[in-house]
Amino acid sequence: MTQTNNNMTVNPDLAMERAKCNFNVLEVTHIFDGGERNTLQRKKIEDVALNSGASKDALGEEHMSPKEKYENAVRKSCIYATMMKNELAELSGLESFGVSSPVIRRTADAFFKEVSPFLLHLGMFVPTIMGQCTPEQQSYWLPRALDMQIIGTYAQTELGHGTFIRGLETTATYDPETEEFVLHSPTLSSYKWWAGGLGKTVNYCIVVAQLYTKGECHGTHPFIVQIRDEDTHVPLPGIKVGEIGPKMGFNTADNGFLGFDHYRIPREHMLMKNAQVLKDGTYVKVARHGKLTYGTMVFVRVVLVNEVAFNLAKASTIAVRYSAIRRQSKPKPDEVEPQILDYVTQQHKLFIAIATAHALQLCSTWLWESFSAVLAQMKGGNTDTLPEFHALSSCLKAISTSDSAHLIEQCRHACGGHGYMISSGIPNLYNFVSATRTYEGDYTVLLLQTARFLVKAYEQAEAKKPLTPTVSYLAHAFSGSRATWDNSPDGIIRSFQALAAGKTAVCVTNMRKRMRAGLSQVDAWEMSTIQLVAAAEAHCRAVIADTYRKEIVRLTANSSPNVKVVMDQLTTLYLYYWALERTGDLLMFTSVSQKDLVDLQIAYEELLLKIRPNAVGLVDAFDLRDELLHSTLGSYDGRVYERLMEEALKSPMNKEPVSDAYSKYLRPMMKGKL
Ligand SMILES: CCCCC/C=C\C/C=C\C/C=C\C/C=C\C/C=C/C(=O)SCCNC(=O)CCNC(=O)[C@H](O)C(C)(C)COP(=O)(O)OP(=O)(O)OC[C@H]1O[C@@H](n2cnc3c(N)ncnc32)[C@H](O)[C@@H]1OP(=O)(O)O
Ligand SMILES: Cc1cc2nc3c(=O)[nH]c(=O)nc-3n(C[C@H](O)[C@H](O)[C@H](O)COP(=O)(O)OP(=O)(O)OC[C@H]3O[C@@H](n4cnc5c(N)ncnc54)[C@H](O)[C@@H]3O)c2cc1C
Repeated sequence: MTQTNNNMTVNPDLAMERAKCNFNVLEVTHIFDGGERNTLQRKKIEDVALNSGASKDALGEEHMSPKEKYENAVRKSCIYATMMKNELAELSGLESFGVSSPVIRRTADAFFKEVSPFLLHLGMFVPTIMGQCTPEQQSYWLPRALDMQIIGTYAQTELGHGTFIRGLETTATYDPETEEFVLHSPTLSSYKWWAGGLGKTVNYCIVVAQLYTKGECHGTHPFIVQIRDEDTHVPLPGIKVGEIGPKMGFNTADNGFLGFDHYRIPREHMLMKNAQVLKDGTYVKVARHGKLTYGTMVFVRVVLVNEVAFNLAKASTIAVRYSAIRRQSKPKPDEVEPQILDYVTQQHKLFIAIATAHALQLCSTWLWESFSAVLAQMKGGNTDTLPEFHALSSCLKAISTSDSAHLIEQCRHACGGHGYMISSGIPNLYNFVSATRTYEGDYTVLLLQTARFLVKAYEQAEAKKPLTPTVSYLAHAFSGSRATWDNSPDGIIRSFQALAAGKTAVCVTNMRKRMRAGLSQVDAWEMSTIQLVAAAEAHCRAVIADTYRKEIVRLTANSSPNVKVVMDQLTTLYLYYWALERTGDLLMFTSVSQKDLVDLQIAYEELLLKIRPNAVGLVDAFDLRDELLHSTLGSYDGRVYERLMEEALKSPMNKEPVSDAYSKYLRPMMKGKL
């Protein structure tokens, strides 16, 4: 058991599940924490941050008005930020994602059922200062930002444009007379829209605007802009700022709008690491790659893979624990009602969620390491690996967020009616994760970026030129025969690669055909985009499957035999699941037969039964404290019905025996006096 409380009464079904788990849960926790040392350190951080009870609300957040919710989130953000500066600062020296260490992130989730209004400060404002400022600018802004003397956000998207960054309309025009930039919002559609924390919380923001100097437009560039008085917090003259209103989720993030009326900022407030404007207005390009100003987005895309893996781990913990205590129906009249976890369809819904959380967690660590390597090369002036990394981070961001949102919703389905309760914790997880599919680059748009790279790589393979590592499999696309099906894990991964290669080949062939028929290159590309998205998706699935398998083999090399077995079962389940989801594609691009697929389905079903006894152990190994789950259905002790009733009784609707609505409306209507 990874979480113990001597006085805890545990639901007998959950206790039974834990007793029959045949592997060492703690060993698996260590694998996903990156080693025992990290687990111990994480637990220390969680103890410091959570044991005081500061994360708890007197009244459930869901019963508060929007204004109360926001103020409560600011209150807790300030407590949390102070903890980060003091108690947590020394403890968080883990192998980390910079300021957004996943350990700090997961602890913060105990404080916020939705999100902190400081999310963008730590998630994008600080990273932009770190990534886009010159050393001098950094030494001025970073200490103030890290110390929370100023709070910022990242305002790029406008009412009229989010995806197409080159189409942004906000202008920053250099005035050499005063050595200032004049920020202006020329149209309604040029108003900044969406930035988290902008509505009421921040006093600074990164603004992405079209840079004009000496009458010439040099495209979008980032600026650091003060928008509120540092003392009174009143918006400064020339600034129009506010909150954008209720959303599906993110309701404690005070997403905002922002317009400028010829608002002046000093020249030094342009972030000048990648490009500069000299005092006389001369524009100087510093960076060797034109897209380095998109760096913060790339950083957040990498971080998001980890974010969604964590949230999927939460949803699967809730749904598996609930499925262990929930009994329903009587397929065998002489026996007691089974735990719903015994239904094979339920296992089919849930075990893929556990395996996907593992796969994405391991891919996120691998992606982070690749990102660090790319950054190190770029420091030395080499940007050669950036295109491949952009293609990789784009598709992993798209597929991880989309799969996680889908599987979190599947976890909700698996919890029946109770999963629909806010108190189950699942709706908030879904609302948060479904937004990740859109922000920081929409799903389709990012997959099309990967497709651009795939098509170019395919053409290189065709010309027998060398290929970069993640697309090296394309070299086999020209053998002329279909890939040989083989149901071993490596064989299935090779088949996934054959699918990606085959789909890319179909796209290239169709585009060429269309161009021969007279379409322009742009139109031929556009007509092929459904298939290009599918090719990029297939490529990404091959990458995830390959990385997951390789990482598990590596990480369990010295594990105990039963841990090796259960980890192998889950990776195999992941491969079988996706092979069975893509039978049509496999029939098109590999030698798989109908019999092979029927056999694979049976092997998949048998695998579900093998994993079943260890299901609760597997989610316990995520080691998510109750404070992080915020769930009546998923708590460690399994006291589901008691918690549901306790929460219901907290509803303000239950405060009065008779609602005012009775005397105001119901009674008059029922007595015919309305
Ligand atoms: C209290 C404690 C809290 C702790 C918190 C800590 C951490 C939290 C962690 C995470 C959460 C953080 C924040 C979460 C909340 C919400 C934030 C949301 C923020 C946002 O959404 S910000 C706005 C994001 N916007 C986008 O992503 C826009 C998407 N669009 C684009 O990226 C691009 O415009 C485009 C679609 C890729 C196209 O760009 P464009 O300039 O038009 O280029 P093209 O002409 O299409 O391509 C030219 C060429 O360039 C290549 N390219 C494009 N982008 C890149 C890149 N980024 N890097 C490298 N190369 C790039 C492209 O592939 C083309 O190459 P070719 O060779 O094919 O020509
Ligand atoms: C919760 C949340 C928080 C956010 N926070 C921030 C923030 O802090 N700062 C910030 O700057 N922004 C933020 N955003 C904005 C976010 O980055 C954008 O909404 C996102 O990038 C998508 O852009 P869009 O809204 O313009 O969608 P659109 O591009 O208008 O997309 C609409 C549809 O058009 C399709 N489409 C668009 N272009 C193409 C194309 N070229 N080819 C094929 N299909 C296409 C898309 O696939 C989609 O189906 C946030 C958004 C949300 C939802």
